[in-house]
This record gives sequence, structure tokens and C-alpha cells, in this order.
Amino acid sequence: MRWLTAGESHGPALVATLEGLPAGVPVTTEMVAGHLARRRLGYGRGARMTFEQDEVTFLGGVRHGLTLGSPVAIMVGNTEWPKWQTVMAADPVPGEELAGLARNAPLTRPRPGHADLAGMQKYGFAEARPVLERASARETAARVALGAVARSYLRETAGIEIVSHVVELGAARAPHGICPTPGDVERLDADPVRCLDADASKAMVAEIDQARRDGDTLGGVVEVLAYGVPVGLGSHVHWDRRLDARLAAALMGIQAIKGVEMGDGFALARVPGSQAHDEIVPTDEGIKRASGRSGGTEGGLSTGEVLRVRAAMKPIATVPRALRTVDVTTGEAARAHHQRSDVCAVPAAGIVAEAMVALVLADAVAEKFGGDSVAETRRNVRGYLEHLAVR
Ligand SMILES: Cc1cc2nc3c(=O)[nH]c(=O)nc-3n(C[C@H](O)[C@H](O)[C@H](O)COP(=O)(O)O)c2cc1C
Ligand SMILES: C=C(O[C@@H]1CC(C(=O)O)=C[C@@H](OP(=O)(O)O)[C@H]1O)C(=O)O
Repeated sequence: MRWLTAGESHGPALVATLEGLPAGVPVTTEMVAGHLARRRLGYGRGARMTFEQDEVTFLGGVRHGLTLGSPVAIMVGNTEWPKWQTVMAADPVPGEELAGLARNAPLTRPRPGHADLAGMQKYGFAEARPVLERASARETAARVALGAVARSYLRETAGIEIVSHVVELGAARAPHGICPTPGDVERLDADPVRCLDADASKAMVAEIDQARRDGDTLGGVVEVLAYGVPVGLGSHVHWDRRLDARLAAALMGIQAIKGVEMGDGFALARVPGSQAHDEIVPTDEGIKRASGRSGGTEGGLSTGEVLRVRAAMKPIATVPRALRTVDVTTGEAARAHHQRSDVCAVPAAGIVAEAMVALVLADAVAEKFGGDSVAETRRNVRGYLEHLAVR
């Protein structure tokens, strides 16, 4: 399976394509729009989330609610576009039309923590606009759109369901060991910070309020769980086939994610081996694990237990009480450019992380089970699981 996104934050639209899906995956505009709406939620997001809509259009690969086996192409329109169509026009614009446009003022005070400065230096731009337009996490809308399609494929072929929740936000933490299930999604989506524990949720909201008062921003940690993942996705045989490595790369590829842990991750480094692994035990339902510390992978293969992976997001880099920078036109010390911004986007990052996990798992399922139609993939999954049960 291959996928790509294109589009700028204030361009006309984002587009995303996914190639390698079989025919017969149920997909609708409403399904994609539903996941995009979940990404817009979350206490602490900025003004743009209140007025911009995500307009979903399928451009290819789907007919009457089912994939055709051809590449799926989705467009997510930016409803901000009318305000930006001169500044972000694809074709040349006469200088007099651009002159005096406040939106076109050169951004010469790059923001620490963003791609602004290194991007300007690398690509030879005199200001940050051409960099930040693509570096912006607006692009995550395109990933979530593809993630919605990948999730439907996972559900239909292998019965896999994906859930995420916020486990840390600023200094507030959810109690250790809370593992939401697919049945908790409605409750999670209704919570302002997508945290299952009511006290922790209140503490997280209070952290965001305080950061806003302080002119500051916050990060946090999200956890993604995948239920129904069969044993044997990924492989131990080569580094780039390891499922854990693929998940880590995909999650690290989300804007502002700076750390990824499989299962108990870093905590495992601090305990002896007798407390770090998941013992193998016989049960009435077959061979199982006595705990879930590994997060559902061993040696780069899924174990058949619940998959659990965490991603740490750094605080939003556009800090209202602006950070020190240099004005690249004068070389003088200055304060970083700041307009509207999110105070905290950790709940939204959880939805993006779900999409990335879905895309990695979809790729791994397609690799293991193949199939040109959903029925064929399903047969292959069933045959494999029946064979395992016999053994
Ligand atoms: C869902 C989401 C929303 C974000 N919103 C903002 C924002 O409003 N303002 C901001 O400065 N950064 C925001 N970011 C983070 C920046 O895009 C990110 O920090 C920047 O691209 C640099 O990230 P990097 O150091 O990981 O490359 C957001 C990230 C995500 C995942
Ligand atoms: C638009 C989205 O997120 C944006 C991500 C973002 C950034 O710098 O990453 C900055 C903000 O955009 P702007 O600078 O235009 O206010 C966010 O609103 C979105 O998630 O759909």
C-alpha cells in the first residue's frame, strides 16, 4: 500500500491518495467527514478550528460507497481559501495586486520550534511563508481522511478497531493502566481533552486554561490501542519490516511528535527483566499473555495481544509570549512572528495518531493477506487464523 498527501495550509485544498486497497471496502463521504470532525475537537485549539470546515470530495477510487480497487483520491477543501487566493495563487500575480496585502507581509522573524528557519535556509527563501504553509499541521486533515479509509479496510477484513486517548497533558496525567476499548469512543470524543478519567480530564482542562492565561502553550502524550490485530503482522527478519519500527516512524512523522513508545516503552528500561516481559500462559482460549507490557509486538511481529503505542507531542511552537529570534532582513534580535494559534493540540494529535496507526496496520494486513477484493482478503485472514487454531 502506498499513500501521499499534497497541499498547503492556506491553499485551495489538501489532496490525498491511497493505492493498494482491494475492491469492496465500504467508504462514504460521511465516514471520512466524521473522522475529520473528531480531529477538529479538543479543548485548547485556536480560532481557525471554529470557523473553517473540512469539505470532503472523493475524486477517484470509490463508487456507490465501495472502493473499486483503483487508487482512492480524496480532496479536503480549505474553506479559508477565498481569503488567501491571491497570496497563495499558483499562477504569477502582478506585484501591484500583492503590494499592501497584509496577509502577504513577509514573515522574516522565523519561529523557534517550527520548520521556518531551517526550511528558509535549505530551500533558499527570504521569508517563512513558503515553508510554514506545508509544515503546518493542517496537512494532518489529509492523513485523517486516508486513515478513515484504512480503518474501514481493517474492520472489514480483519475486524481490527482503533482507539486513542490522552494520557498526559502538561503536568496532568491519567491514572496508569486505563485502557479504553472501542466501546469507549463515544465517551472519549465527548470529553474536552479525550481522557477517560474525569478527574484527570478536569486537571488537563485547568492546565490549558492556565497556559492560555500565561501566554504559553502545552504538549502531552497520546496512546493508541488497536484491538483484534492478528499475530504475525510485520516481521523479525529485517529492520524495515518490523511492525514496531514502522509504527514509530509513522507516529514520529506527525508534526510536533518527539517521542514514541511501544507499550511500557521507556519504563521497561528501568525495571529488571522479571518485571519487563509478558509471560506466556495456557488459557481456555489458547495461548495468551499474562500482561501487556510489550504493547503487542515482540521481535517486530504483532503478538495477537492488544497493540498499544504512545506518542509524545512537544508544546505548540507558536508561543503567544513570543520566543526570541532574529529578523533575517536586518540580522537584529527580534521576537518571533505570532498570529492566532492553538494553545494545545494534543487531543487532535491523538486522532492523527489513530490514522497513522491505521495506515501502518492496513499496509501490514495487505502485505500478509493480499487479496484483490475484501472477500478474498477476509478468506485469507480466516484461513490463517483457523490454521493457527489447529496448531
Ligand atoms: C493537530 C496539530 C495541530 C497543531 N497546531 C499548531 C498550531 O496551531 N500552532 C503551532 O505553532 N503549531 C501547531 N502544531 C505543531 C506544528 O505544526 C509543529 O510543531 C511544527 O510543524 C514543527 O514540528 P516538528 O518540530 O515536529 O517538525 C500542531 C500539530 C498538530 C499535530
Ligand atoms: C488548520 C489546522 O491547524 C493549524 C496548524 C498550525 C500549525 O502551525 O501547525 C497552525 C494553525 O493554523 P493557522 O496558522 O492558519 O492559524 C492551526 O489552525 C488544522 O488542523 O486544520
